Amino acid sequence: MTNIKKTGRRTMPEQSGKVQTVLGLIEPGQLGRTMTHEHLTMTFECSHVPPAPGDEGLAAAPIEMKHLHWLQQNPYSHSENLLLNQEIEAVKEELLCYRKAGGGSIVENTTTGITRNLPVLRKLAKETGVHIIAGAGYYVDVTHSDETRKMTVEKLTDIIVSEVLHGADGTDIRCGVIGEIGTSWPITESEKKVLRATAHAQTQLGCPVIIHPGRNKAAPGEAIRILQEAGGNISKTVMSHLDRTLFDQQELLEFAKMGSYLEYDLFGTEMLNYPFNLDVDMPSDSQRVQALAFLIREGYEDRILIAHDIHTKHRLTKYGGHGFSHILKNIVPKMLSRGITQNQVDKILIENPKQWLTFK
Ligand SMILES: CCC(=O)NCCS(=O)(=O)O
Repeated sequence: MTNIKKTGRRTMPEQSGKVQTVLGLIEPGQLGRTMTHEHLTMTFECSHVPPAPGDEGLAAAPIEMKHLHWLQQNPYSHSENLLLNQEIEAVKEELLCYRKAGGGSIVENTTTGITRNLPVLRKLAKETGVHIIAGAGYYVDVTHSDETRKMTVEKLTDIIVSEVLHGADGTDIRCGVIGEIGTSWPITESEKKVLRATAHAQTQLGCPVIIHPGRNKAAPGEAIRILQEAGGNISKTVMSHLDRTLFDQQELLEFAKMGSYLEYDLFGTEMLNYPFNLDVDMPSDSQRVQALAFLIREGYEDRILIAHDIHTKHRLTKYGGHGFSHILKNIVPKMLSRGITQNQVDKILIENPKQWLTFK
């Protein structure tokens, strides 16, 4: 049962000062190295991109080594690749490797609309010893049901609060963050309601929030403004996917001044054409590391978070992908070789996630 203490400031949930995993509350110091944006089981059919003319055969073929390069360049055009929920055993093996590589925790960002599966997350946490923090709330508009679209901000707030305090999807498994909350570009009316509900729920709970911005450089700032106007705590909010959204250094610094955490979470993704916005030149991992070094030089080392955002099969090692340990095994040495100190690496992987994930 949820034990709520009243204080002069606000209603304090029992989560206050703790981190909430799918197995219950833990002390923030137990988290260790944390990837703040991953998916362990989900479906991504909502983002299917029709294959280019002539590629229909490849798009329907079983995943094989000889097709891997095509798949890496066209991950959203292969229907089976979008079903990460079929890979529970492979993900379990990956999590065991992640622990061996020094990983402690993973924030699982799957929300309503992309097949969240909390019992599977609980089973994975029990069997691997990795702390898993689940996400409350809703993904982007195209996945909102008619029922969700009709809900008031108050009703949406009640649902999100209940997913954190009591459990989600008819289970007693409680979410430890709100998000990833999905937004498109332009942000739709239904998404604006969910953002306002997110801010109201955060005000009640003092919990961490994480946002998926639309694929436009104005999207992160717009989402933060909506949260701010609804009373959200921006210093406890993460803006995801900056590596495919904000490229100009001055625009990045303007956004950073708004005060959210700045997340580079597509490590391991190297593609020539970003299928959701062909104007975008997707950065390489080396360019991502350069962006981190730039933000550190500009004084933002307390605000940076990183992850891989694995959400398709082809990024698992089972299919020749980089897996959940790529940052720990390959990116950390690269960061160190580019002048980022061990202390700064530890901030990004341990201290910043800890500060963000601890309920106020
Ligand atoms: C559900 C996973 C997700 O939304 N990932 C982000 C993909 S992208 O918008 O950066 O292409």
